[in-house]
Order: sequence, then structure tokens, then C-alpha cells
Amino acid sequence: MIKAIETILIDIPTIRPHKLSVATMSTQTLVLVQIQTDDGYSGWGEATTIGGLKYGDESPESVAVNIRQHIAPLLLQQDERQVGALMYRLRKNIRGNRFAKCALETALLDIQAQRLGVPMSELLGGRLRDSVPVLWTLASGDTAKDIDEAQMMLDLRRHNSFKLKIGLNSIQHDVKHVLAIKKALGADVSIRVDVNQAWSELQATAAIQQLQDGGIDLIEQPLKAENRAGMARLAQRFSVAIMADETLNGPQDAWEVARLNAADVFAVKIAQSGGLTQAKELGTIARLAGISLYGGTMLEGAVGTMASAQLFATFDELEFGTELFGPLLLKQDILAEPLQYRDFALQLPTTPGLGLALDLDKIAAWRRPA
Ligand SMILES: O=C(O)C[C@H]1C=CC(=O)O1
Ligand SMILES: [Mn+2]
Repeated sequence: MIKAIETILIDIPTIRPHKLSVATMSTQTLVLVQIQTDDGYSGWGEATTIGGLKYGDESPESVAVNIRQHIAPLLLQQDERQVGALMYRLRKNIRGNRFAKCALETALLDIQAQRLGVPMSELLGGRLRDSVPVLWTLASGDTAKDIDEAQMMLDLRRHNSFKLKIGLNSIQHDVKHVLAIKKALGADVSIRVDVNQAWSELQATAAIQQLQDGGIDLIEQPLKAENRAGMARLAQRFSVAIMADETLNGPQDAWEVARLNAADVFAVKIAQSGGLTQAKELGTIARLAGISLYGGTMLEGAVGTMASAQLFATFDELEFGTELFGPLLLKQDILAEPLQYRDFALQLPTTPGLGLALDLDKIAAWRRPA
């Protein structure tokens, strides 16, 4: 029986400013949710977002208050083993709040998998791989610094693909920046760009042509989330892969985007999708529609990152790898044993549940006062 549900906010500085077209991050607020049962199980989930309300429509504080006031009362005293029925109850009674729902579903599945003695991936269709490739996002805002950073990651064998955040500056400036990095790193290193919705269709058409000619591999969400017709025209016009991110807020969106041929690739994000089960549905829609997959992040800490990895490890194909580097962007971690990043990939534990050992003392010391 579910005995307690708690939401914990932890503000952690980033290792350097992280510049997106919608926000510059110098701290990240981890939003952790813990569910405890009367027979001693504890499950964790995460509802972290980016830049307060600048990226998504839930903030860390709204997640905490909505769980406490409206969502927890639907779950407390219920049988935590009936994960599907509980999530159905939330879908029927709670509109939106996809990040909060994701954190709660993750915590419930963590408990269920611990109880069964299997990794969480086994409850999500079953694991097909024990590691997932992880790229690194270069977003210092400075071309020379980005090249040095990429070179260091290659030398460490930590990342061999890079995503550049663009859209804040002029097209001319951004294209020059991206192509200088591509040239410095060479043909074998995959370079992708994420525009975070910043361009008009005219701007996108001019910029993508130059990026495609310069050997860039992937263009992420160039247009506003709502402009699916425009995304379809870009996907039709260019051979470089066009990826949908912010336009995908669950299976219904995935279905529409697939139906409109408005993307070549889906960035699957567990929180943006409304939870692990719904994110799995995005993967299924993509597979049926012939759309390639990429494992996205909301720059979560260890919990959301590992939950995402547990799902991405179940996809038949993960053609564009993942960006599950969130914990590496933070100055501190909340684990007793750090996540294992090596050989350009995040390694998945084989232990039950999420497979993480959280450091409860660190969490208690750093959490925001309630
Ligand atoms: O994909 C996004 O839009 C959000 C995020 C993921 C990596 C990163 O640097 O920012
Ligand atoms: Mn993105």
C-alpha cells in the first residue's frame, strides 16, 4: 500500500553556462519524487524541466504543489502493484501534468521491478542492449571553447557525437559557428543542431540548405511546435534528417506528426511524453511509420536519466543514439555510486528496479526547504 509521496527540489549549479535559444542555464533544479510503501519499498521518479516555464508548461514548483494537492490523494493508500490501474486513474482525473505523471509512474515501476527482482526495462517490453550511446551538447556560446570541449570528450572516449544549440543568434552567425566546429572535428564526428523552435520557415529553408551542404547530420525542431505543416515541407525538401522534439507531447502528437510526414526522426522524452508507457507508445508509432528514433532528455539528473535509459534499451532501433548526459552537466551528483559513462555510452545496471543507489544524506543536505 502506498504510504507516502514526497516531491523534493534540489538546485544544482551546472559545470558551465548552458545556452539554449529559450534560456541560459547556470543551475538546474532537479525535481525528485519518492513513493514509499507500507512494506518498506521506496521508488524514485523525476520531473525535472528546463528554465522554469521557458521550455515546458510545468515548473518545478507547479509539479510539487500539484502532486501534493491534487495527485497524491488519488494514489495514497492504494495498492502500488496495480501500476496500470493507478496511471489510468491519473489519466482520467488529472489533465496535463505530464512531467508529474512521468515521475509517479517511474517511481511505481521502480517499486514493481524491485519487488519482482528485475531491471525496470523488463517491465517496459524487455531490454535489447546493456548500454546506450550518448552524445554531448556543446552550448558554451563560444566556437573555440566548444571545439576544445569536444576534443576533450573525444580524447576521454566519453562522446563522439555532438549537438549544438543554435537559434539565439543570426542565421549567418549560427551557420558559421556550426560549420567551423564540423570542420575542426572532421568527417567521422557526427554533428547535429537543435534550434529549439527559433526559426521561421523561410529562415529554416536558408539555414538548413547550408547545414546540409556542410555535412550536418540532424536538424532538431527548427520551427515552432505548432507548425507541423512547415516541418513536413522541410522534411520533404531536404535529405538531412529533420527531428521533432517540442511538438511531441505524447502518443496523440506522435500519431499526428507521423500521419503528416512532419519528421524523419522522433526525439523521445519520457517526461514530455507523459511517462514511460506513453513514451514507449511514441517508439511504437515511429517504428510502424518508418520514423527513426533518438533518446531525448530534459537534462534530468540520475533518476530521470536512468529511467529514460531503461526505456531506450528496449527500442528495436535507436538509430541516432541518445543525449542522456544530464548528470554530467551538473557540478554534484546525488548517487552513492556514479553512473557509468564509458566508450561513448551510458552503461545500464542489471540490478532490480532503476538500479541506482541514491545518497539520501546528499539529498537531505541539498534539498530546498519545503
Ligand atoms: O533537447 C532539448 O531541447 C533540451 C535539452 C537536451 C539537451 C540539451 O542540451 O538541451
Ligand atoms: Mn530539443
